[in-house]
Amino acid sequence: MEEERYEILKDLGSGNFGVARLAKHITTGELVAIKYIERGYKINENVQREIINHQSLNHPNIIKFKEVFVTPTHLAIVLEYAAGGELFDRIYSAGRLSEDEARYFFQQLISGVSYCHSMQICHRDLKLENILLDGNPVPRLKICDFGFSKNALLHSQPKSTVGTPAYVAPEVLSQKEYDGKIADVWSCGVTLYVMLVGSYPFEEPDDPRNFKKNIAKIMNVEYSIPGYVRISSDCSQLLSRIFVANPTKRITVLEIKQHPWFQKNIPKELVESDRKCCKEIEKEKISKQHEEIMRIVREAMNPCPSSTLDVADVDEIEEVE
Ligand SMILES: Nc1ncnc2c1ncn2[C@@H]1O[C@H](COP(=O)(O)OP(=O)(O)OP(=O)(O)O)[C@@H](O)[C@H]1O
Repeated sequence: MEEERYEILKDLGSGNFGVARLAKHITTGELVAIKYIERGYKINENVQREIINHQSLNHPNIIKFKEVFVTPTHLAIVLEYAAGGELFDRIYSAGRLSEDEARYFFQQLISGVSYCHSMQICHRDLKLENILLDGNPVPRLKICDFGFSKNALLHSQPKSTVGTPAYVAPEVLSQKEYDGKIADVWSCGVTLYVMLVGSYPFEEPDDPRNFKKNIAKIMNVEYSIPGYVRISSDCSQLLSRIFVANPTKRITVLEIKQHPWFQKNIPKELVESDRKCCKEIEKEKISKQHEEIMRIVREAMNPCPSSTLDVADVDEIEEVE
């Protein structure tokens, strides 16, 4: 049994689909995060997409996909563990970042996103909650959660309104087909704004839960930088190139990478990893893994006889075995 190779250490939290747990690989001692999703109807197209798209990615700023297996009750997705938690929590507890810190994270975010796009995958749910940090004192950024991702080679052009309201681009709200890569740029802009300002750009400050008003702000690209936040003119110029309603006029990821604000203090390894990762596409290996993953996912779509057990029972099953 695959699960016997891991010792569960603690819960990391729960999401819409299940729980994530910290675990240790028994022979290597490596720490991993395992996401458990109950077998049966919860193993839907999004889960399938998440796994297929995520497994083909290999970049220092993307959480590594390790393996997937089924337990009697759950589908288990094994991922690289990011000990630093969510960037959202860091900003929530420590407040907004300085411009240099925000640039440090933004450079890594764009590096990861640019790599995804080069693999024909758009993320479609980029936000601070889907950005994790590793355990280094100077943390490295790791993009996670590919549940809404689309692969241009496998899937149709995106049309559905997915993502998180505060982060979605105007064209995603329009119910027409849109370019997922360009919509990702908008979400990166919202992420940058939140890092710098500590609040959302398109949110009514006195009425933050008013969905209608917030949507109108997005459609009209109504945002401002509060006076108490000092940012350079290069930085505000970059934001103004990202927050452009017309996706064909919006700055692209490639252009962001050439922008003077982005170029400042750019770490050498970031430029190098960009070059290396794009060379490492082994199509044959990926398609073999793809088939094996589809087999496991199909198996997990069948609820097991004991499917009435809930997630808390995962430990008990392991003990019984
Ligand atoms: N690789 C990881 N390393 C460290 N923590 C992780 C990892 N993956 C997920 N987590 C944490 O585990 C918790 C649950 O994650 P999960 O992805 O299941 O749900 P979510 O992202 O909170 O919600 P949803 O996927 O429903 O939007 C979150 O707090 C998340 O930060």
